[in-house]
Amino acid sequence: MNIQRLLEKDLEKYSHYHQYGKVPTYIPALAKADPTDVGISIINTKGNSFCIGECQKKFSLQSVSKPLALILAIMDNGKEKVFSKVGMEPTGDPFNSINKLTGADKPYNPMINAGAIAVTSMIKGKNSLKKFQRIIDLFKKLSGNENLDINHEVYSSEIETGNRNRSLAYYMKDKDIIEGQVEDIVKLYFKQCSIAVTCTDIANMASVLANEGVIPKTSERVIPRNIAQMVRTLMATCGMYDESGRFALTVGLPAKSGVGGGIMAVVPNRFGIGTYGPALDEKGNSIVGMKILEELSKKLDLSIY
Ligand SMILES: NC(=O)CC[C@H](N)C(=O)O
Repeated sequence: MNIQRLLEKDLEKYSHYHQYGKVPTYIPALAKADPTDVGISIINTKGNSFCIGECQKKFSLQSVSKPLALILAIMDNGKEKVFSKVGMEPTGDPFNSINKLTGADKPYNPMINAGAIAVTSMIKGKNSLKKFQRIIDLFKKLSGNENLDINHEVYSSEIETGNRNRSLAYYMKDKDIIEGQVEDIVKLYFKQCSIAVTCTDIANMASVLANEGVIPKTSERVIPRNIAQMVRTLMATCGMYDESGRFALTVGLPAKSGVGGGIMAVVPNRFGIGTYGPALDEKGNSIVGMKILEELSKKLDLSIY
């Protein structure tokens, strides 16, 4: 099947789905996004790319950064240490929920906010600046985009309004799940969430996970194979928060969404897919992105199950 033609058709047929969702307002800078924007980008594991719609439009990574930071934390600390501080089970709760955290000895998984903050706290570096440099360097490598940078307006907006995240972090500090200064850790987490990308950047990142940790275009290994597999697995079970089960049934791919409107989806040994559509459903997932992934999965027979 001609992928470019398929993307054109899907864009035409499903971009109006934005009307069933809303741009988020709890991070005020994100409310400025145009809900009608749609972009889709696909990169195959040979490095060929296809894209349609708003492929140049930048948006913040938000939670799409969670599996990427997890890669670095596992490379830095090993999986035993990381999973002694964060679990590997889905919560069935919203991404910023505090409920399950207080009844457990660690956050349920690295794809929800509490777990992601714990993961970010484990990234190595002499100080916060060095840690952030290591994070963005990995993201640049995975995306093949040397120019990635943070969106300062989104970053400031998160600093101003991120009190739920602070409360998750203070609770984890009290329980010795995280070490170091809470404010430094949440700021580092806000920074990684504020990195501006296009759907092509996230398709490139996904293509490395699809290609077992090797960049398709350069054949450079960036992620050990077993870590790529672990991260894909957690994306499949927890990446769409309390919608991961429905997404597994309708799309059947490891994926990670973010409230900036992005979804990064991985088709093992075939494609990396990035979608952009800032109107979100009530779970915080891009409504157009999910619909388009569902259609692509059906037509190209992509489900891993
Ligand atoms: N689901 C998301 O993308 C959430 C990320 C956002 N930075 C937050 O902490 O609330």
